[in-house]
This record gives sequence, C-alpha cells and structure tokens, in this order.
Amino acid sequence: MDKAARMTARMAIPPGSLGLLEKQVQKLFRAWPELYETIKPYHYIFAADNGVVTAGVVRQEQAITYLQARNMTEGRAAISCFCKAQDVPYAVVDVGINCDEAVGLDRKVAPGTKNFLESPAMTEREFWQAYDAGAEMVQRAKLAGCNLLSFGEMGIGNTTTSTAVLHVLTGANLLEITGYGANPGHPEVVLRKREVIAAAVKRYEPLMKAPQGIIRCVGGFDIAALCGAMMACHERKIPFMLDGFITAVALACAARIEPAVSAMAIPSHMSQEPGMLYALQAAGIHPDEVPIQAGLRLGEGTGAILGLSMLRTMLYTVYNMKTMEELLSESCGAAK
Ligand SMILES: O=C(O)c1ccc[n+]([C@@H]2O[C@H](COP(=O)([O-])O)[C@@H](O)[C@H]2O)c1
Ligand SMILES: Cc1cc2nc[nH]c2cc1C
Repeated sequence: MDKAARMTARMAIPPGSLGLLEKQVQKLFRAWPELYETIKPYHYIFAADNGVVTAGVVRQEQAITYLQARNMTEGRAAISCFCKAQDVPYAVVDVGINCDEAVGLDRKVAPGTKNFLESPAMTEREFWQAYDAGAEMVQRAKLAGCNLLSFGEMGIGNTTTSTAVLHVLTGANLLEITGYGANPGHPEVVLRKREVIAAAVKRYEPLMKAPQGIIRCVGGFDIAALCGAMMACHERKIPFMLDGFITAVALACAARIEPAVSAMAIPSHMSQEPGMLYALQAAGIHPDEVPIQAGLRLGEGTGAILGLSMLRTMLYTVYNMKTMEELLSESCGAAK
C-alpha cells in the first residue's frame, strides 16, 4: 500500500465505501509532489473562434463566442456562477476570438482559425503560439501557489474541430463520434459535420502524423492551448480537472505525445457528446473513473468545477474525519 492508499484506508468507514471519491483523492495525492492538506484551485477557460463554422456545421451565431466569453469575465455566465459558488478563481484566456479587442487575458493568436475545408486551420507557428499560451497559464498558476487546475473552453464550432481531431487521432468512426454539439434537434448539422470532416481528412493526411499536426490542420486554438496546458501540468506536477468532450480530446492528444499526462488528469463528468467515451479511452481513462453522469454538454468547464467541489469535500474528509484506530481506541460504555 502506498502513502495515498494509506490515507484513505485509515478512515473510520467500511473499506472502500466512499467508492470513486477514494480513488480520485488517491490520484490527487499521487499526482502531487507532496501531500497538501487543501486544494488551491484555478480555472482557465480558453476561448477561440473556428473558421469551419462557415461550412454549415453550426446553427448558433459565431458572435456567441465573443459575447459569452465577455459574459464570463463579467461574472454572469454559467461557469462564472459555478466558480463563484465554489470559491474558485478563474480567467478567460483569449487565444483567438473573432473580435478586435481581446477578452480577458490577451493571448490572441488570430481572430479565429481558417476554415479547414479550404486550408489547414492554422500555421505551425500559430499552433505553437496557442500551445505556449496554455503552458504559460500553468506556469502562472504554479507561481501563484495553485496545486489543482481545471480547464474549460468556449468556441462556437469546437465540437466539429474536436471530432475531427479525435477521428484522425484514433481512427474512430465518424458515425459513432459525431454529435449535436450546441445544436440539439438539428440532425442536418450532424450529417454536415461528418461530410466536412471526411473531406478534410483526405486532404491533409500527410500533414497529420502527430497530434500537433492534427490539431494544426483540423483543430482549433483552444484545443492547442489545452494540449499545451496539460503537457505543462505533467511537467510541473500539477493535477487538473478534466471537463467535457473538447478537453477530453485535448487530453487524448497530450497523452499521445506523453502517456504519463493522464496521471495528472482527474475526470469529472461524462459529456453527452458521443465522442466523449472514445476520447477518454484514447487518453487511457476508463468510463468507471468518471464520477458525474448528469447529461451535461455545456463546456466552459462547468463539469470540472462540479468535480472539483466533490474532490475538495473528499480531501477535507480524509484529513478531518476520525480514523478507524481512533474510533476503536475509545472505550465503549455499553460493552463494559
Ligand atoms: O464540453 C462538452 O462536452 C460540450 C459539448 C457540446 C457543446 N459544448 C460547447 O458548445 C460549443 C461548441 O458547440 P458547437 O455545436 O458550436 O460545435 C462550445 O462553446 C463548447 O463549449 C461543449
Ligand atoms: C449560449 C451558449 C453558451 C455556451 N457556452 C459554451 N458553449 C456555448 C454555446 C452557446 C450557444
């Protein structure tokens, strides 16, 4: 039994009776360089636009990326409320919103990617700029003393880019992994997404041998930044809460580059996007490791913040509840 397992085994509960919460807190302990008593969290939302929206893969206005990112900074988006309710500080990182003035932290690579039906979504240089912005945020948080990060994203069209990346990375069938995204009730969108992705894959095959090349050709700045942030978490030994489909695809990419990244990733919820299971599998995460089944499909990191609140409750419990040894050492009046 290692230190992490001993911490949960000593609690005055029937062995294993806190289920997945015990496994998650053990994962947290193993990811940390030492056993901290409290979580110091920070949540980053990487926001960017996707040129592929002009190909008919969404029914929502592209401007929602900008409007909702701004709403996040003003404190009225779902993620703002989730973070505030749980006392989690957060920031929006603009890695490519289609607007002149940046929203939140300005790391804008370009005002959106290019439509990948016409050319690769971004240049190599742009890929690394977004990737480095993600890594930089992890370094910032580390310097501020944070010991658990969580990641979310905002970007109309990013379920198409994520599905495209996952399809090329794993070979998973587009019939099984393509979903509605933010467009429920629009089956024509799902059909169009499959068409667009299939056409792009044929076009860029030689450029997409490694995850970096895949994200560059058919991904987005948000996915590149998430991948860079997750790689940095591995390098700096900071665990992070995973959110939904887009973050899971970024993790699948990072895990392909460095499989040990998955040891830093704590799953939160099972997104309703059908590709979620496939993305987790590609990252080496079993569905039974995912604690929340709540039909969420919002993104922004909302599921991650819920997961974080459960983990924080569990960490408090591990340190504050009576141990079995303490419990049994107390004299029992009835037995005398
Ligand atoms: O995280 C998820 O699992 C998730 C599933 C469906 C939609 N989303 C969010 O919806 C947007 C992308 O949807 P779409 O249809 O525009 O590709 C983007 O802003 C995501 O944050 C997120
Ligand atoms: C309103 C809205 C909010 C979102 N948050 C994340 N993706 C989103 C998509 C839409 C459309």
